Amino acid sequence: MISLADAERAAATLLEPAHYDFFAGGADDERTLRSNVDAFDRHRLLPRVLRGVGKRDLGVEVLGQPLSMPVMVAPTAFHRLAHPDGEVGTARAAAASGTVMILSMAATQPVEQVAATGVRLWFQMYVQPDRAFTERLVRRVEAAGCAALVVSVDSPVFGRRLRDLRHDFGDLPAGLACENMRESGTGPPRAVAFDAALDWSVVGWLRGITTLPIVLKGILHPDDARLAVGHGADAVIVSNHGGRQLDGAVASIDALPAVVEAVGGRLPVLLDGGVRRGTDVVTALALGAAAVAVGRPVLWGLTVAGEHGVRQVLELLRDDLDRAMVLCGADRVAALTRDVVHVGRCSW
Ligand SMILES: Cc1cc2nc3c(=O)[nH]c(=O)nc-3n(C[C@H](O)[C@H](O)[C@H](O)COP(=O)(O)O)c2cc1C
Ligand SMILES: O=C(O)C(=O)c1ccccc1
Repeated sequence: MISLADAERAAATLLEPAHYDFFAGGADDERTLRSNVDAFDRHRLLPRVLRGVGKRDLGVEVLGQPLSMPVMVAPTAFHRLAHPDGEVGTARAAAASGTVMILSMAATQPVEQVAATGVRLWFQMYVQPDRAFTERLVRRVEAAGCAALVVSVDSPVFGRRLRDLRHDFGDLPAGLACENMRESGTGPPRAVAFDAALDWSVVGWLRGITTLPIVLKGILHPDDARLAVGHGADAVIVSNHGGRQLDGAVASIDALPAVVEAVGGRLPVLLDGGVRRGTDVVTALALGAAAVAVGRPVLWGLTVAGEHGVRQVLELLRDDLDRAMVLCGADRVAALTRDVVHVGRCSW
């Protein structure tokens, strides 16, 4: 495995087709899924030379937490479908790599077990129509030591994923469940619900029940970025859910500059979707992201070799990012400025 593409190819041979397609697929015609990667390919870098970059520091701080590199683990459902190590394996790898894991509400292991690995954990949730349940879940993830709540706001309904329909993939196989949707250790799990009635008041509601930082995941429009600031969010994640929700939504990297401008430095802007190379990370950081997150590549690493495979994926990205930075003449993340990114014709 010498690139993330290798990891995906290997995973494709190991997984049942229905499970591979669940991980790999997007909504409808998968235009946005493809765009996320293609849009990075439309960006080119204008490297600086002779910058004395003999020593590099890839570290960043996000929401007061130091990361060894600006690459986090995006929340993805059902890690035990990929490998028996499950979310605990992913967490151990993220911890060893010195980065944050965002744990999905649809995780197949309990948040307490994942937190026990010592990883720095943020918890992703879909605010449930049953607000009393949502509040109990917030208490639970606080008690487990999660450092932020990541609220996905791009899913008023579930996207229509043709690959899953063709495989008739809906439920987890026997023995696997969304462990954080249980009310007690032995009780049946609730189904993850999506709530199209959610509006901006949900941010104030959450603020009223928790002191954890609130991160809004799934912001693409600059006006929504301004609203996020106005409603007291602590960070936003520019994301189209890996092309799994609104097909036709803009690629994440194309949405980033306007969001960064709208936010105007008032809170950190993160990005996920289509990050596969160190140069993609460089592009996102240069356009103003504080860090990026990766979804599918982590699942491919987990499939191939459990915890060790995720570690390999994260270290491949770190090595790739270090090389991209040094070749761009940047010795630290702050040295990556807008002018190193070139889109379309050279205009200066
Ligand atoms: C299999 C899969 C499951 C996902 N599950 C969740 C989820 O439970 N909650 C969530 O907010 N986002 C979920 N996402 C979206 C990711 O957090 C992220 O936005 C996306 O995967 C990033 O794109 P990438 O896979 O190209 O890196 C999921 C994505 C995939 C591929
Ligand atoms: O969010 C997703 O993309 C996703 O696949 C999912 C699956 C099950 C429950 C919640 C989300």
